[in-house]
Amino acid sequence: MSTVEILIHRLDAELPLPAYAHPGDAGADLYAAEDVELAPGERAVVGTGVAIALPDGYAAFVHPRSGLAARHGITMVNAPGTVDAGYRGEIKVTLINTDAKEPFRLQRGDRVAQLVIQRVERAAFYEVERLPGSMRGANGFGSTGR
Ligand SMILES: O=c1ccn([C@H]2C[C@H](O)[C@@H](COP(=O)(O)OP(=O)(O)OP(=O)(O)O)O2)c(=O)[nH]1
Ligand SMILES: [Mg+2]
Repeated sequence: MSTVEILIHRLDAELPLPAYAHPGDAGADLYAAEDVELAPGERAVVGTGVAIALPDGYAAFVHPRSGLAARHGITMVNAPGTVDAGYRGEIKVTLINTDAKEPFRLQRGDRVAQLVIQRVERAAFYEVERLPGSMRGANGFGSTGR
């Protein structure tokens, strides 16, 4: 797997830098900068204590962690969150507790989400009167059945 060097600034010196749990992992875990308690159905924007400067042609995507999702129903409202190359603010996570009954308590220092760094293309949009045909056409939204 190739690596790209990314400048990172810690807004919270006590939190670890984002880290990959295993070699080959796509997502580097992000740490929660604050304690949060989420009632069932409640959401919150949680800081991660880090800001980055991505090279041009890259974006970072904030993804939920499957363990929090499977065990506690914790996911992200806007998953995956998009971090633009020009963004210099703190990376934040929009958590939501989808569990019907159980509140969830997140503690400062817990791994709250994961950051996936990807190359991205910029599009030049060419407006046309008619798009080229395709096998799928306009079918979608379950058109192939269950
Ligand atoms: O999960 C996320 C999503 C976004 N961001 C930051 C980085 C991103 O570059 C910026 C703007 O995000 P986005 O473009 O998704 O939000 P918007 O509602 O379109 O805001 P804006 O008008 O500032 O672009 O917010 C995060 O920290 N976490
Ligand atoms: Mg935007």
